[in-house]
Amino acid sequence: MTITITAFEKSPDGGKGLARDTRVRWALEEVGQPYQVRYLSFQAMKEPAHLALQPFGQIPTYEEGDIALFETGAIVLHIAQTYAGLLPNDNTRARSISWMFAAVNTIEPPILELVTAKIFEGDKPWANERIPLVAERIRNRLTQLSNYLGDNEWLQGAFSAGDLMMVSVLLRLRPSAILNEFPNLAAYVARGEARPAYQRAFAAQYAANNP
Ligand SMILES: N[C@@H](CCC(=O)N[C@@H](CSCc1ccc([N+](=O)[O-])cc1)C(=O)NCC(=O)O)C(=O)O
Repeated sequence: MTITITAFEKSPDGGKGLARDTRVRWALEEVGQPYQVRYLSFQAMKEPAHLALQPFGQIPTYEEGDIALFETGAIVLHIAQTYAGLLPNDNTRARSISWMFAAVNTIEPPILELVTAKIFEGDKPWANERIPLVAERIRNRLTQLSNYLGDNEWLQGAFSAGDLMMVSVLLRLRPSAILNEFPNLAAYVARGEARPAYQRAFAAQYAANNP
């Protein structure tokens, strides 16, 4: 059955991996599944045809036969549960899924707050007061994550969808220097980026934005 995902026709970052279709592309590359991409303009994302698929007018989405999904974490979980290669078949499987949720529910929120504070609220009179507070919340979470990861290669034994989501979330910190304050997390992210599946996903998104 053909898999079709949606992505930005023109990503604001020029296709450098920050838009969330990268996470879905990466998961599909890890499990060896070919996929097609429907590229959408910002206008098309807000039209009824796409809103029926993604109620919030965003990308990515995932279609495969009569399956139509939105929400990146749910899409990656579906891929991981449907195709081998992203979740172990032992008693650590459920905990690998916990790490997917930890990535988007515990680590990503303060990171997105920093993005918002800098990009969308940077001109507000209180921005200089707020940004350090948000940065501290990120440091607190990264300290806990760094302590847990220690010298391990991945979070829960072999590489899993939990690592895919966690590395993808930590990559959002790339524009700031915070990640480099945690050498083991910076190395963890670099290991994720070095994976051939990630490289193929990144290259595909970049090529689509830089014809
Ligand atoms: N919770 C949803 C959120 C999806 C989402 O945020 N989609 C964004 C693109 S990925 C977020 C994103 C966008 C751009 C960059 N960038 O650096 O250019 C990085 C990340 C989108 O469609 N935005 C358009 C809109 O909301 O109208 C999910 O995880 O699937």
